Amino acid sequence: MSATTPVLRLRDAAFRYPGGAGVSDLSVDVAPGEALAVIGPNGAGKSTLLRGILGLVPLVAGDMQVDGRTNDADGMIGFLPQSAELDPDFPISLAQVVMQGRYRRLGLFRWPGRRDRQLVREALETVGLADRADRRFGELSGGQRQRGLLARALASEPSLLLLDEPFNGLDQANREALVDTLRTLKARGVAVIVSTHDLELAREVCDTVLLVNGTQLSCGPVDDVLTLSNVQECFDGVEVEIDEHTLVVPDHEGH
Ligand SMILES: Nc1ncnc2c1ncn2[C@@H]1O[C@H](COP(=O)(O)OP(=O)(O)OP(=O)(O)O)[C@@H](O)[C@H]1O
Repeated sequence: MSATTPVLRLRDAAFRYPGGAGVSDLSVDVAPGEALAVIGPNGAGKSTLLRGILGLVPLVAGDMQVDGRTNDADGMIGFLPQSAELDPDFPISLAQVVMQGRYRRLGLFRWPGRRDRQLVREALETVGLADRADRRFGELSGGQRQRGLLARALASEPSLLLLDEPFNGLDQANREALVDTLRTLKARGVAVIVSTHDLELAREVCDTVLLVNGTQLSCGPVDDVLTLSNVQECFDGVEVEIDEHTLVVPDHEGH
């Protein structure tokens, strides 16, 4: 991959569920080491976009390339889903959860080796949980479990990391830990796409912003896109406040 090839390129792309719901007119580039915030109201299609990039929702129009390729993206993309999908009572250690991130790299009939264990340790260090590797996953706090799942995504050595509303329900300490981790990953050249309602976060961590509401409304550098009028248009009907340099979308529907 040349230095100028985006990790993700969408051109006039649309992702749709069989029932017809989805998100369309997406034209986006995300370069290595760059972070894109996907912002929009409930039901805008943010999760659909992330699931579409993962190949879980069909691309029904336009083009998508991951690392310059239109297929075989498997293994290059790490995903942090919106809510922890693991049963907290399942008797599995944090290190074992993170090792799951290595399995799709291992292929059939190969057991984890020294390098896999090293990558698991590094991923736990990156998210600040190295001292809890042997703890039962279910005994960790919600924020720590989420960081553990992020470590699992990192252990797969993704070039593109997708995070679906990762800041929901995090306290300040876990929030700061996650911001630090995302900055570290960017510095290592990982491309990051994060769906969020948190405009402050978008300013803190992201280089570019995609505003969506069923269709792409605008996409570009944070300061160009996160203007009061753009955000008001996107959150159509939701009151948006402006507090000095920070735009605030008040809590709405479950967030
Ligand atoms: N599995 C599914 N099958 C069919 N339609 C779906 C499915 N999941 C979501 N949708 C529909 O797709 C549209 C976009 O939903 P999506 O979950 O992508 O929104 P979102 O922006 O992530 O919202 P939120 O902020 O509430 O998480 C909605 O109309 C939703 O009802």
